[in-house]
Amino acid sequence: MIQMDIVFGNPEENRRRVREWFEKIKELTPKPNIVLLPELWDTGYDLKRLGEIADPDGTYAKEMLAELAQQYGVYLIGGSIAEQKAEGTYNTSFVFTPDGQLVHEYRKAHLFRLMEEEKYLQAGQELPDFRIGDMPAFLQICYDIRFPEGIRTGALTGAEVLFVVAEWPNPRLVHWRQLLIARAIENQMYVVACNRVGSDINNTFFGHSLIIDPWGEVIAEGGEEEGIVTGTISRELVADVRNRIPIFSDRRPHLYTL
Ligand SMILES: NC(=O)CCC(=O)C(=O)O
Repeated sequence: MIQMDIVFGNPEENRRRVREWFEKIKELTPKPNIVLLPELWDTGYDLKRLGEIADPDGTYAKEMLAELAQQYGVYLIGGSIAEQKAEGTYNTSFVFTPDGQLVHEYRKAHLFRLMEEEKYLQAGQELPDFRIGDMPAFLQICYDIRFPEGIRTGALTGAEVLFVVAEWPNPRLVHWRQLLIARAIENQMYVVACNRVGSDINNTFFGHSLIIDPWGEVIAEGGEEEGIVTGTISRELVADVRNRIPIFSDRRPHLYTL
């Protein structure tokens, strides 16, 4: 995970920085095969200027991220960007395979009022559904993790890993950690969550990107500075935890209202 700072409202500079971070990824051993970026890494939360700076149909981001995925031979969960569509702007995440194919697009479904998203952004209408190799995966953008129903939907359709891309600010570090750990335990899935660091005119961001295993153990955690956070995930552990405590076959859906 690239736990980077983001320059407020300056997509060109942020694209340059993302390319620079990929140069650093080249130096890692073992070489990573999945890379994540944070939420709105191109514009930050400069929502008032989206009319000027949002990416038309995500064209710049898609071209650049496809090229990086291919050049570095990685699955790329491309954080999210401000995507300008005819009907408005979305907070959109693109997922690429190591040969540079765009395999999934997810638009943030839950808009976060504390950061005025509902004033400037459109809400996405679909939940994600994709695979990383043969591993079924799910993806959420920041505030989405407060809605366990969405993530449970992903788990019930088979997801074994939840990727999260975020700009989650102070003072809610406790919420960030506990929500992510809970999502991992209750769905017996890996959670791989990339948060930005630095600050903008309204907020400071604490990083603490996390990799949590399906038993709820934190296996990697970033600090509050820029950096790369790495860890290893394995489908075997998901299967093992799901066999040990078979919550999916013990569910009683007829008792639930949601
Ligand atoms: N960018 C976001 O969606 C932030 C969500 C957040 O901070 C929260 O507390 O929820």
